[in-house]
Amino acid sequence: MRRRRCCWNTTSLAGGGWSGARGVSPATRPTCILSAQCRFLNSLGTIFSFISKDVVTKLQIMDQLRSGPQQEHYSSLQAMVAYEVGNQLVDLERRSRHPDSGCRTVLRLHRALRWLQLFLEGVRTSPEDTRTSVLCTDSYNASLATYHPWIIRRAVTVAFCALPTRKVFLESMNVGSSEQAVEMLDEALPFIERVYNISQKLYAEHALLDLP
Ligand SMILES: CCCCCCCC/C=C\CCCCCCCC(=O)N[C@@H](COP(=O)(O)O)[C@H](O)/C=C/CCCCCCCCCCCCC
Repeated sequence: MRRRRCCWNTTSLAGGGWSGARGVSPATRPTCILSAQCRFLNSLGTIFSFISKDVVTKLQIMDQLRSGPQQEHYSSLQAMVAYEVGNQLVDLERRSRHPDSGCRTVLRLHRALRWLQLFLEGVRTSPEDTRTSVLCTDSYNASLATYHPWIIRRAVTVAFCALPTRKVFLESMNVGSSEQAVEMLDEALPFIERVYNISQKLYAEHALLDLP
């Protein structure tokens, strides 16, 4: 059976690094993990391009930190948190002096990862005729929605109605049939969960889960 490995290589992220995509320079690895999702989002229309632009902007912030003069402090999440917190480089109460700190930027992506985990788990376990708009709305309400203002919640909830069927969505993952895509999700979801749990614990230990 043809089986392509999941491109969301989160294994070494879970181990404390950023990503383990072999043969890819460290500065571009985060972009590599998400480029497939961004392509997919762009193909869905304007609102989804807006979402993918937000992800790309955040990845660019991280790329710049990881290739800038302080790059040695951005080799892992743990190093980044220690460096930014230890040097008061994180805005704790309101976004002012450090609007693009690594900690707040990763926190936004971390919350999005929770959405992704819930959504893909829904896709993996739901019957064939389930509407992805329902899965997407449920996973969004249980994760990211808490942090978004009313206007964004409203706009994205309407946009979810345009999502393709579960079968089309699974096939667009480009790993073969929808059954093969479900198998790939079986394999990938534990890694996503592991990455999420490690970041969650780290951020909780440093009281960073509510960064403005
Ligand atoms: C650390 C590991 C990396 C994790 C990567 C997670 C990847 C998830 C991939 C894509 C999903 C969508 C990501 C949405 C990102 C939202 C980040 C965010 O909350 N940004 C808002 C706050 O940013 P700041 O202003 O504080 O800088 C920003 O306001 C964004 C607004 C639009 C967000 C709309 C979210 C909709 C989520 C659901 C996506 C549906 C995609 C459907 C595909 C089937």
